[in-house]
Amino acid sequence: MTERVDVAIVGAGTAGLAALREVRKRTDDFVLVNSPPYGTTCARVGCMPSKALIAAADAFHARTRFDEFGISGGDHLRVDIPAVLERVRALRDHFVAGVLDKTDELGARRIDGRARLDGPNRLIVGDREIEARQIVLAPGSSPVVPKPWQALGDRILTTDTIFEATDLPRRIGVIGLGAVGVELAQALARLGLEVHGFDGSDHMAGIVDDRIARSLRDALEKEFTVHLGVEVDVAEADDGAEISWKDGRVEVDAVLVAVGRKPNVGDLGLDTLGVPLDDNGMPEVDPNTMRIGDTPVLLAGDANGMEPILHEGADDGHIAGLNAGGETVELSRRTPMNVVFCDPGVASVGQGANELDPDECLVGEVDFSNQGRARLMLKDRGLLRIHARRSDGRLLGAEMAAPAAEHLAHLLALAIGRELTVHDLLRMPFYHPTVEEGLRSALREIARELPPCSVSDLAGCDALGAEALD
Ligand SMILES: Cc1cc2nc3c(=O)[nH]c(=O)nc-3n(C[C@H](O)[C@H](O)[C@H](O)COP(=O)(O)OP(=O)(O)OC[C@H]3O[C@@H](n4cnc5c(N)ncnc54)[C@H](O)[C@@H]3O)c2cc1C
Ligand SMILES: NC(=O)c1ccc[n+]([C@@H]2O[C@H](COP(=O)([O-])OP(=O)(O)OC[C@H]3O[C@@H](n4cnc5c(N)ncnc54)[C@H](O)[C@@H]3O)[C@@H](O)[C@H]2O)c1
Repeated sequence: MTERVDVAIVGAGTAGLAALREVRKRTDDFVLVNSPPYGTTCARVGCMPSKALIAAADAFHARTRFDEFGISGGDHLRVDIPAVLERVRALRDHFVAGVLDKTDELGARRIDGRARLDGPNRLIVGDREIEARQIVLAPGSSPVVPKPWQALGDRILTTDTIFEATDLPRRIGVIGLGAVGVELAQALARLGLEVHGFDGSDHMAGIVDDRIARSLRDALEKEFTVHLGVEVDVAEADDGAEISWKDGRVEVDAVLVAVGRKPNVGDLGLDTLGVPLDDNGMPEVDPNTMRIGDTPVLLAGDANGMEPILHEGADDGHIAGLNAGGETVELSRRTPMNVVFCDPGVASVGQGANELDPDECLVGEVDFSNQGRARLMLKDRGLLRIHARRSDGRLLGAEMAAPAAEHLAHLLALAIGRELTVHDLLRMPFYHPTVEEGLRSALREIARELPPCSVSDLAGCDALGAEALD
């Protein structure tokens, strides 16, 4: 027998739950279908456990520069990796518990199982058939592990498994140095593991700018071996796994595969919608409504492959929920922003250098190796570059590997979103001594290329030229 509902939501992750919140404001006639586990990728195996591990690793790593501060005894400190991992899981459980209550109280409107489309208004879940006026699909994404490597069984780790480990091996290979790879390779190295990192590309952490990529590489190479632009093979070895590439080989105890995630759409039945699908089986999704073509189906979160990060997934779900709930709403999207939680932090905001016309842009930069506050804190590494429109100084985008990158990125996102100019930002107070003064140096570099502002405008106040004061 076919069950009929107004709205069906597939996936109880961040995007699905954001859609649920909007749908519930508009109708009680809905179901939420989720294939367990519950608890969201972010809380279970993503943002939260990874940042918990990074926090422990950074705390332990601080000892390596104690001597420079005049503190001795750091060499005697030891890390208890099982205890670190236990804390990671305790925090994870806490954050997971915080989302479970959103689905626990749904009663019969919550269906545990794997859903697949059978035409624009129909879902099949096990032996149940559900007809819905609108369907929000938010099934997330999964780590990619190339097929030949899967034969190595437990030697292969992904973010789905690593936080479950009760201990960590001595030697680890990290293949893929994007967001996951860079964050975890550095954390594992800081916890004392021997880490060998590899990426097929020449840039880590998705950085676009060559010089910023170089500055990150210089920093990370001090902590673990980095092989970029290499194609690797992984094979079983006597006592672990062997990673080989054109110029060498290394034996490790385990390999963390971090070569990306793929949308969970393989068995979702998108082919039953009657819309064109690309080579990866993906339909076109309107980012302002989340709707697939003219269908009653909306695709939100990692599953649409657009911006697989948490706040974008939550926004996707919000927009999809509004549209599934009855209204037709087109929302403009927020300023693009990405942060990678390594040290120096990596962040990009607004348009990337690869999207901008260099002839129409002015660039300002600051090298943090000589920035006052960064030096005081022994965070004196990294580079920040800002792009502004040559014609009027409007801020367009920025990229950095820098201390406090996550905070600088938020400030710049506000400025870019509000369409502020370099002079607008230079009107802001800059407290001394802060990392933000580094940002001011980059802004001033651009301001020097713009028509000067009036002498009665503090935006025109120049640097004193004294290192300790700038
Ligand atoms: C290690 C790691 C670190 C990360 N760190 C950050 C970070 O610091 N900041 C950040 O912004 N982002 C981060 N992300 C990305 C972020 O976690 C994801 O973008 C976000 O969690 C995706 O949410 P979602 O709702 O799309 O998917 P999910 O939370 O994965 O939810 C999808 C749900 O759908 C279910 N499902 C799948 N298929 C079906 C089906 N056919 N039928 C029914 N149910 C189905 C799944 O079981 C799951 O419960 C990180 C990701 C990882 C892996
Ligand atoms: N801080 C954050 O916001 C954060 C942190 C972790 C993950 N995430 C999200 O999770 C998603 C997945 O992260 P990810 O790091 O797995 O993917 P990614 O796409 O960010 O990076 C994958 C990396 O693997 C490399 N690669 C691909 N195939 C390879 C191969 N065969 N050999 C060597 N290198 C190879 C790519 O060049 C790339 O650098 C990201 O899109 C990101 O949005 C976000």
